[in-house]
Amino acid sequence: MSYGDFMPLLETFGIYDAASTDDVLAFCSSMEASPRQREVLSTYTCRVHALAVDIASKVAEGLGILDFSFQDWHCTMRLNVYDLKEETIGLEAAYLHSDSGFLTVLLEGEINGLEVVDQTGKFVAVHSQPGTFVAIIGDMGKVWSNGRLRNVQHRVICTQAAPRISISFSVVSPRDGVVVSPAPLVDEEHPRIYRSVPYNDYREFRRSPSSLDGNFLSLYQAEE
Ligand SMILES: O=C(O)CCC(=O)C(=O)O
Ligand SMILES: [Fe+2]
Repeated sequence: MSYGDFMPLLETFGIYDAASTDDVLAFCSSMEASPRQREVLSTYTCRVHALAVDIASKVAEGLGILDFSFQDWHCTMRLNVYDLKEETIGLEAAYLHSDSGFLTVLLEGEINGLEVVDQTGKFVAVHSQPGTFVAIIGDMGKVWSNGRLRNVQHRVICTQAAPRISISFSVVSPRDGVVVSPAPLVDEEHPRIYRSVPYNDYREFRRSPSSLDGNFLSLYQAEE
């Protein structure tokens, strides 16, 4: 099941292993991409991968974890295509959710609509700026940081009758799929919140409309 199955205004498809050139090229072949399209897509994926990995390690650095590399982490890339019409204005085009991975780097097109939930629980509209990306921490970011980073809930509202496209690139989990907070982030003042999370199992739990908000993390609460 994909988001599109229960979000009727959204069609989403993408590359399962976006850090792998082979997977990117296989995706291009399945889409019957022209040589120029292949070049654009593989260059884009490669550069956004480098950017996302760089942002992730800077985030880690901000938490005092130096020289941590996300280079080999599993990454996914999704193209979101929204079919927005006059009669859908004001509706949720993407339901409120948190992203399941560590960090998402989101390229917004010209059509606004993204809203994030701030610390006080209020929705804040994100106005897309040409030449910029939006970075959003996901559920695995919260697990990895032992709760220091917030998995930011967000949604997309239909604001105008125009096709809307966004591209999300996510740094998801280590290659072995197991996300665990590094030892320096756990101490007496900050007891471990979550035991290690096998990402693929976690992802399975989230495959229903009522489970997208990151609250399923409570299943992985560490023992007292
Ligand atoms: O289309 C957007 O602006 C948001 C997409 C999104 O939340 C996602 O891909 O997880
Ligand atoms: Fe998202």
